Amino acid sequence: MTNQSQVNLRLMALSVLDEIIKDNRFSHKVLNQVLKNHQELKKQERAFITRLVEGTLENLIYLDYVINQFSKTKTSKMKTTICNILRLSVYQLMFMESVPDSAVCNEAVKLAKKRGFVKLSGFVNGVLRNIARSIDNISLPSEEKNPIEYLSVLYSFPEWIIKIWLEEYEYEVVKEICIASNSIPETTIRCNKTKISPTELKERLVKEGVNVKEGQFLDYGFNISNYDYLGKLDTFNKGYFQVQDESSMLVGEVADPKKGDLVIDVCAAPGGKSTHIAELCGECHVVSRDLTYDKTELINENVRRLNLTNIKVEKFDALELDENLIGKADIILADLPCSGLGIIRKKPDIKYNANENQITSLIELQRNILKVIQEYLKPGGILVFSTCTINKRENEDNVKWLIENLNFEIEDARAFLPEVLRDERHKGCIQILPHQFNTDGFFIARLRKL
Ligand SMILES: C[S@@+](CC[C@H](N)C(=O)[O-])C[C@H]1O[C@@H](n2cnc3c(N)ncnc32)[C@H](O)[C@@H]1O
Repeated sequence: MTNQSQVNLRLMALSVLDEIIKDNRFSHKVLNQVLKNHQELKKQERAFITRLVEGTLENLIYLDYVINQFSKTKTSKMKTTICNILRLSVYQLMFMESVPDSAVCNEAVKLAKKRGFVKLSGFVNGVLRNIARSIDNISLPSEEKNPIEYLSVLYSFPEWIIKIWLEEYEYEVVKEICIASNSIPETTIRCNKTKISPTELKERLVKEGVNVKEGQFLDYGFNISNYDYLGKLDTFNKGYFQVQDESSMLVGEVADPKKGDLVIDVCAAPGGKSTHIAELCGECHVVSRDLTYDKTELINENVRRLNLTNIKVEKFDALELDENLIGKADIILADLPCSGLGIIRKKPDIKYNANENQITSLIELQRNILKVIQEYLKPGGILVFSTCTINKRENEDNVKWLIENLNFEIEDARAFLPEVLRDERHKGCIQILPHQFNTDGFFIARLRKL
């Protein structure tokens, strides 16, 4: 990378960060859009911007804690752009060993000037050089006296999340969840077995220069790396695979669709689970729904690319009762909107945007959706309830509520899954935590309508 391009890459990273923080936008959306708009960037440059933005976001509370030890003006009182220049730079000082300290400070000064803060460039320089000099003596809250604050700062999780996890999991487990949630996720893909066998897909990917690792649960799941972007891969464009976390693929296994089944996926975008079900059983029929046109278009794109003919995509609000479907479904997938606390490694902004009140409203929404959609099941039909979160209130408590209020009984989801997942703790449900298998944190329950 030339000097000029280094400044430009940092400038891009700064603009992305400003947009995410100032405008409260989802990081992956802003980042993907910028990378899409800059096709001229090399693979290494894309990786640099991505790491800089995601790493800074992952460590925001920690970075602010460090900056506040060295700056008289606290981060909460700084102009957002100046604060973000410091955050990006301290992230490089502390986490990116390949970048020399002097380069970090010089580039930060240039960034401040480029963004019109000539007068504040000296301040930026002073704070950063101070931090660089003292990097080995940075203090943290006391783990013994203040474990919640300690975990919150060290791993950059708001204290309320640490508290709810500590109510459910042991201290060391919470630590592991935090570490896993800050790790860099690999891309996991599901082989579209209606078009190609897993072995052949692997061979073709390798020929395209992609690194491929076997998944841990299913013979058609792989982790891939060393590719530029998916749209450049022939195997992707031909519909030979779909990006999907392996934990989420387990939903299809637990649903276990059979010939002739009508499966309704009520919250389906972007269609990971709907398309998986359609692939698992070519002779079942899938109705795949989501709330808005934009969302259903995402499903349609995947259905077209994967070349599936047994899915009907519809824009439909799951809170509304569809009289035409009452008593018709063999299987309902309820992969409901949730707090997403299991997928923070993929969407780090979740930890700053979620709050406890939102969880209460989400539970209300989840139950309102469940009340409506259970009407679509035939007697004896199956409801697969799943979330990508790891808190009991949205998971086990909802299952208990379904059993007590809507006439369901639990079936053992573990019976459909590999041995390694047969955990005794969750009464037949599956709760995967992010540190256990290097997957998303995920919850799955299989219930039968009585
Ligand atoms: C967890 S995501 C679904 C992911 C999807 N099942 C997959 O595997 O790709 C939840 C989805 O619920 C949708 N949603 C939220 N409220 C809804 C509603 N009232 N009706 C239908 N869909 C809704 C959101 O738009 C979002 O796409």
